[in-house]
Amino acid sequence: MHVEQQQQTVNNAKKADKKRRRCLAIIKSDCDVSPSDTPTVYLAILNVGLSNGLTEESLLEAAAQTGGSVSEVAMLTGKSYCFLVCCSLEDSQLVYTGMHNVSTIGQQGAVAYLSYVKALPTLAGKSEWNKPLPSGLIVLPDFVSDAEEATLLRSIAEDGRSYEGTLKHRHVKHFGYEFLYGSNNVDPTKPLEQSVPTACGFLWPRLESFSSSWDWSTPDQLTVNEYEPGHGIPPHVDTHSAFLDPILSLSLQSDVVMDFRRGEAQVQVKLPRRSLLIMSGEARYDWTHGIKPKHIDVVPTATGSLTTQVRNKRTSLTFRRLRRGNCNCSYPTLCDSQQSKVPQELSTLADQAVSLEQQNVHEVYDKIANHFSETRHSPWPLVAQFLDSFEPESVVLDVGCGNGKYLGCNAHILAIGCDRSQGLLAVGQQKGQNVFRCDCLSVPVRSSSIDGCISIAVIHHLASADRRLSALREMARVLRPGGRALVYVWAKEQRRNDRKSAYLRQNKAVNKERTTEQEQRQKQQHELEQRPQDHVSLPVHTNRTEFQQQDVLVPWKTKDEQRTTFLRYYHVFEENELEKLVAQVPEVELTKSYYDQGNHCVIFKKIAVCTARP
Ligand SMILES: O=C(O)CCC(=O)C(=O)O
Ligand SMILES: [Fe+2]
Repeated sequence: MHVEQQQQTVNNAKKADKKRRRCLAIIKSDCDVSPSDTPTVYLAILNVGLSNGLTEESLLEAAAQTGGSVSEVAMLTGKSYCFLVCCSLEDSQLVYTGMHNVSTIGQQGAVAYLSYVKALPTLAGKSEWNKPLPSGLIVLPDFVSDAEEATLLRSIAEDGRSYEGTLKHRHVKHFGYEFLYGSNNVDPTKPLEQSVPTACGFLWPRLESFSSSWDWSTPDQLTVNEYEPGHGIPPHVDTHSAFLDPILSLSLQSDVVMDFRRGEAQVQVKLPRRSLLIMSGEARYDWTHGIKPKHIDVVPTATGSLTTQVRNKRTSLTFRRLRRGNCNCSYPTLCDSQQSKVPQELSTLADQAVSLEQQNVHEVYDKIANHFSETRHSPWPLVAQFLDSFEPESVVLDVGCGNGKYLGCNAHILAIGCDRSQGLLAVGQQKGQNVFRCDCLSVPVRSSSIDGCISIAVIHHLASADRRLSALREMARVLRPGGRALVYVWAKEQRRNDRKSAYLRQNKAVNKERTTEQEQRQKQQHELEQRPQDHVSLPVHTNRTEFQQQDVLVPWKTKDEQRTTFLRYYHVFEENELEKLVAQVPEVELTKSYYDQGNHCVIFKKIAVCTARP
């Protein structure tokens, strides 16, 4: 080499060193990460990051060219640096030498400077772990013991009659029915010779004791997945039309991190060895799940920092129940049964439900707020009694609080209310109540944080069974273990006996009006048919008569001179319907159900569960 060239190389290295020192000072002050003089598996990639257009993909590609394997990337929003975790020290050294002061990546092809660092920044990727779990997702740690794990593994290995196959990234075995990866479905007419091994039988009573009120039948299909370290499963949703809700997966032999995704949202969930994963509702239908093919997972420690965890061979037992028919969930995006409907604007059941609620619930309540509020002042005694049953200083949320008539019932508790209707909330706000506006399907309250919930005459305004269920799940989510909820919904059957329906009681008084009312009804029906946006035609209920149908439009007549009639959508509940809905929420247990003044009512309690989140 010429002297000049040598000089240039030395100068170049000096310049790179200077730049690197500057960058290291930044990461030290930004996130307290210190460089390491000796190689570690943690590499700081300096001078390139999300702020100058670096993508995870291009970074991984550059690292792959060095021959070193990377197990994790930590990109930080708005930063011109990022971090890599390599699979081993050798990998880390390969990446270091191959990329330092060599790789030009990022938007302007910036040069990357590398440095070994002692650890990942506490904040890097931590936000990934602070997100709430997808609704309907539960991880039960230590679901089986070491001995039971060994028994299960043995019985599965011994069963020679199961259907076996090797996929690109893992080995699989099926019991009960074969899962056909070509069509992503099962053939319900072709049961396998070997059904779900009887050795799994002890799991079901255990699951029932976890939630006795759960509507549950024994799984008839089992897929065993065997993952060597570095293996994974691509993000997918288990075919809706193939299997019912929920889906269970028992993790054996190794911890692993599972990624859940919905649109842009991504949540990482640690599945510890011997834990049971339950995917129900949204988590089963509307989020994909997958495992990245890696050797090492980055997981949070008990103190909230991040650490790496080497994977061992993992065997998972996924238990499912065949559906035998179409799926009619309200999550059409990933629903194979509803695929044809998706592109047609507003034609899905879920969209119909949303627009029906918008038009015949939200818009109506906003318009009738003041008049409606005048008619709602005396609390129902059994609701007040429930509120009185809380210890002083309990936090109780009234979901769909309307004008807030229940918020002042028990002066010793902290009663908070939320509602969709700004018009109704304004009434409570004027009284100085703690109220906020939100949808009952997405309550901005931390999971497992409150002592009690009431929801009086709210979820019967939700226009699909899935949405009514989701509202219950949302209440279950915010309740702390041991927390209790009371839910009232309008009953289809307006009983005339002892606790007579307040609604029918006024019957006599209005009998006279009946004919005019019927005329009115015909007029409304006509108007309804005229409205172009209406994609559903529902019967208009005649006030103070028995309900003829469960999904109805109930008129509300204003008191002003115009006597305008608004139509509110209701789903009136059949006997036991509310209880059945509660039974589909695994985190809760039904403690009481009763009939009160024309309403079906349930009290349920959240049972103590732990999630895998440390
Ligand atoms: O390994 C697991 O826990 C999940 C397996 C899975 O998602 C599947 O087989 O559909
Ligand atoms: Fe799956």
